[in-house]
Amino acid sequence: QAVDANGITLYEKIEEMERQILQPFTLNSLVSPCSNNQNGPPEEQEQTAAQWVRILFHDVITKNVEGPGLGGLDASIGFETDRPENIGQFANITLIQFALFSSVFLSMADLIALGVSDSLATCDQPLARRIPLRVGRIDATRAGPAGVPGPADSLAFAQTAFTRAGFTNSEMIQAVACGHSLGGVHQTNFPDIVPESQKTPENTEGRSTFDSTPNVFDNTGVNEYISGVGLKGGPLVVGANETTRSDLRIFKSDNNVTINAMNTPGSFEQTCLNIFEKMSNTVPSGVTLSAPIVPRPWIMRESHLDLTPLGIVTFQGTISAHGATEPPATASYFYGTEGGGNTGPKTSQTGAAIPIFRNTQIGFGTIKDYAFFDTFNSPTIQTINVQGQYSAPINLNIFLLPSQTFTLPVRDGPGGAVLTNRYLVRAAVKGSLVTAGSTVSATLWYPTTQQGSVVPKIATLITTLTLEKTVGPYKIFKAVIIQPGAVVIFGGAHFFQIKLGTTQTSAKISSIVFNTTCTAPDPSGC
Ligand code: HEM
Repeated sequence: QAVDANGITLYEKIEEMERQILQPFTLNSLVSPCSNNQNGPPEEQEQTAAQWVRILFHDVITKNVEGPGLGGLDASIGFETDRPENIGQFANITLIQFALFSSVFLSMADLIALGVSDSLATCDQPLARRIPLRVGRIDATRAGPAGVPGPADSLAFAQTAFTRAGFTNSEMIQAVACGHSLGGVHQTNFPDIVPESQKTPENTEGRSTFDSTPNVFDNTGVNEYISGVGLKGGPLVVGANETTRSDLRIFKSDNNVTINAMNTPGSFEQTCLNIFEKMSNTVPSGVTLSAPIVPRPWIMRESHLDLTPLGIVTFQGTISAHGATEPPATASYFYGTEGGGNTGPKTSQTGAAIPIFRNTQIGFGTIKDYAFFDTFNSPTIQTINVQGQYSAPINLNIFLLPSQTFTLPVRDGPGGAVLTNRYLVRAAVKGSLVTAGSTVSATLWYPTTQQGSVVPKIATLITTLTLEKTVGPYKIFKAVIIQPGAVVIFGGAHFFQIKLGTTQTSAKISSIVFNTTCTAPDPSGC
């Protein structure tokens, strides 16, 4: 299967995205409920969900400006936040919020697409419909060209930008009407559009909303515009300054035909899901996107092999299920062995449902997580198979040892700030595979800072491990690994993979499951 520059397949990205979507305490918790301001007090009237939708437009709309196929949803917005066309706190704040969830599997551009999908789900209650989400977007490493249309730009300017980016006039109208169902214009950003008098102690940035229901993704704004009721389309339609009535110019550019067709809850919702899906999939040429992700009813949330001090192999983790009807009390699974056999049926621990108030917000019914823990007696286990529906490989030839691998940050004095990440990594390799000339190495994927953007870039460090000891049928290798450069505070997960030459590769394991309790003064003593 094709891999990206970091060696990651689309399948791995899909699986990681499924884990993200089905984890209501990660990204989607920041936009739940739709009105939430994750970054400040409610009276600021900043709306995280609206910011996440707006960033999609600002990143995508400059596609093809620099040349055919260049630009689109590629997170280049991170390098472009100081441009007047990107005014407002939305861009950097959003990217920092997403960075925590980024990793070698999830690019920032994929997270922007996920953010729109999550925002629409929590703003579209009780249906919580989602944009079909694809993964595989590649982040830009430099700024793209300017060209985001602003409220004072002419209709022709906006039309040129949308046409060049691949959108018809009708799609431009849809995109604007859909985006402007949420949030509003802030006086602090656009003092020419919103009067100072809009600021009150309950609205300190003087937000003037586009419609009467800024916290609901619905056709209220379209209806208010068409019927001339309520906010009548908001500040970009009826604002005092004619020059900045860009929504009005856009909506009536086809004599209101497109906007009229969006004036039922159903037509609005479907039109908007379609247009946001198209925007999310507007990517630079050369990017291969996955098929739309439909989270499988059963997946593995996390799993890892390990070795006890006596050399017994263990395998543990969390299975996750979801469904409109409640998933069963326990999960059934078995381990497949070489030649097509298996080691017999297994039952997980009792599953725990993720609290319902979050579940319903994101539209996956009941989500349940089931812990499991097994010791392996068969050396020929090759797969885990869950509920006859999900299967994942297990490689007993080579694996990282989380219980004997330590996260040992280098600090600025005792208890001080973390200067850099340091690990003592141990891995087990089946002794029969190791020869005198064997090289065992660890690949670490870690976030680094990039000049000019808050978006972390994933870097790779490869370290050779040395033989430490033999435990049962395994040879144990170890190395102290120090991440080069400064720690990225809003950086996301670190992943490790162990390799024996080019013949055997372990599963990729997040440092989250490593041991943190070593008190030895020197890492090699852990
Ligand atoms: C010519 C096209 C467009 C113009 C001139 C325009 C202009 C604006 C302006 C001036 C604001 C106020 C920002 C602030 O004060 O914080 C805004 C907000 C917003 N725009 Fe647009 N916009 C356009 C198209 C779009 C599109 C296509 C989308 C769809 C993704 C979109 C989504 C949003 C959202 C969600 C907000 C609310 C942000 C918030 O409340 O923080 N806009 N837009």
